[in-house]
Amino acid sequence: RVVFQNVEDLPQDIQYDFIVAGGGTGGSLVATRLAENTNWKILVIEAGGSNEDAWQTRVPALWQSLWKSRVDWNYTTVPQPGLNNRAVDYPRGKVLGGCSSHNTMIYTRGAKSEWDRYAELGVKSWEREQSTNIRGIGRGVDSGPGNLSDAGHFDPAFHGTDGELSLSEEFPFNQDWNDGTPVGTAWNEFTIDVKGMRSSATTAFLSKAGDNVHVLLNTYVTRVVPAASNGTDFRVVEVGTKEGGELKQIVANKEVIVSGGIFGTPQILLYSGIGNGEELEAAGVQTLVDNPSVGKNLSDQVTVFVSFSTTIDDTVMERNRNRTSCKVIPLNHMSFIRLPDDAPPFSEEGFSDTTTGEDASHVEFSFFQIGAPDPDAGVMNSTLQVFVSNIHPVSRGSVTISTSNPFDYAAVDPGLLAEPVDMSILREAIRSLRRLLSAPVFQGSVFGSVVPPANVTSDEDLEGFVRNAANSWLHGVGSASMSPKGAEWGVVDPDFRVKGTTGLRVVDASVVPFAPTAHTQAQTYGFAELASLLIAKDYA
Ligand SMILES: Cc1cc2nc3c(=O)[nH]c(=O)nc-3n(C[C@H](O)[C@H](O)[C@H](O)COP(=O)(O)OP(=O)(O)OC[C@H]3O[C@@H](n4cnc5c(N)ncnc54)[C@H](O)[C@@H]3O)c2cc1C
Repeated sequence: RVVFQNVEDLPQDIQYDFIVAGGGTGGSLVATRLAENTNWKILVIEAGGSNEDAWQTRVPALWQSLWKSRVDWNYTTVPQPGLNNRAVDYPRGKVLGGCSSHNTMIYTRGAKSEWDRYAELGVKSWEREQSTNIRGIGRGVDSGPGNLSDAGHFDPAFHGTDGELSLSEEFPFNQDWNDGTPVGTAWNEFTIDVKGMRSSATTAFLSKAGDNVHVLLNTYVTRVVPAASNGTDFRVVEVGTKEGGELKQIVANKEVIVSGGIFGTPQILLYSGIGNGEELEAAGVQTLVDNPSVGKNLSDQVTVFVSFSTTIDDTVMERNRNRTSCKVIPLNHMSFIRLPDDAPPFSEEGFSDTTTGEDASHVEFSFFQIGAPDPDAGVMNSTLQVFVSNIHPVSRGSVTISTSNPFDYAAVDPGLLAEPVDMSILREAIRSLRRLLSAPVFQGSVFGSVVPPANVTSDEDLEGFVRNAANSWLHGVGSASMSPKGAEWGVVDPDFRVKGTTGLRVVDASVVPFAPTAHTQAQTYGFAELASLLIAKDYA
């Protein structure tokens, strides 16, 4: 690919076939795949800079240092009633590769029944056989275990062999939860390559694309514009660098693909006049396509940090002693847990199952690390630290605009714990983890709860703790949700086209209709892989 830092530098004699607005996880993959047709010229426009100018994006252990840095959009949510009105930080990657350049690199695909439910939304090409394995949607994005010992670590049946995205594990184990049945405990698979470097949408894909891909950095897409006045053929992209600065328009011969992510995509659509007519008019934006679903249906997992006293060795020190800290990130393994049918949220409180089926889970335990004793806090043992998450939330949030200035940040409301069932499940998740860690095998090594204290047991006390401590698990999806063709809700059709428009598609996590039993980068790659095939087919 050829990189430009400034819109003025773009060659004047080139007409782009496809313009991809946002060079993140979905955008980088779709641009790379489309570029395989060397007759097509593709322009990727990214608001952030190059990942190569931010070396920390390559070193997995430095992932947290990227948040609130110059490669982060650094969103803050609106006050969340479900979190006692706290507004919480919400990082999103503002750099080539998007969130895949600054996320935690865990690679989990979700459950078969979830992919089947996505398929019910009309995506005919996801037959059951394929949905068990995203590899079925194209060639597969991952390379399997690479050069690492693969005996028993991965099940090769569920991974690619020649995909570009590198994967590795921290420690050996004999289970692979990327087989479509993720319930259980497994060692994590990470998007880290065999040299111990981050494998992102840009290092794995875009950086290897041919010169028919042009990448324009540090350039902000303000909106998409109809090619003809009053039309709905949105093949023109308007760009600028700062408020009050000059705006330019670039035309795509074939299509514009919006890949701005869960906040950036609805923001671009809304400022383009595609959204809820009343809300747009109130913000001072002319409505061109009245679609009340744009920016709604934001579905986000919610997590709470808990810890237990333990005499197990401090893993942070251990990593430092072994001089492996550049590669190793703390999250060694996770559990996806399905609450039993007779768990209180269902049996006592009467809530319906929130998942898609027996192969999907309600909650996740992410075993973060074993931290050192903290005498100041009166904690004399190390602590086993766990993020406990409700990964199938029923609550829905939104992304809205209230001004006509496209450089303003949209208001982000993930609606965390808005629905009582989500609170009930997260409360039960903490009890479930406590039961797990009081099993005989942990006796003598894991002791009482430190956070929240062991005497926090009643519904009321647990709820009070959760509402004060919970956060987004940063896996939002659905703010430009896919829905069946002709449905009265949803933003894109199963072929990723924005409803009511021509020449315009969305390819990123915002089209994923609901949160999976997974972290969301693999879903994004899966959807982007499918979109690439569908788009290429349309122009074959
Ligand atoms: C801190 C963090 C940790 C995470 N950890 C994990 C994990 O361990 N495993 C996992 O599976 N998932 C993880 N996720 C989630 C996962 O990374 C995302 O779901 C996925 O990468 C989203 O891809 P996307 O293409 O939708 O958006 P992005 O990757 O965010 O891409 C959007 C791109 O568009 C650009 N953009 C936005 N607006 C504009 C505009 N107006 N003009 C030009 N460019 C624009 C952005 O700068 C960005 O590059 C994490 C997310 C975060 C934030």
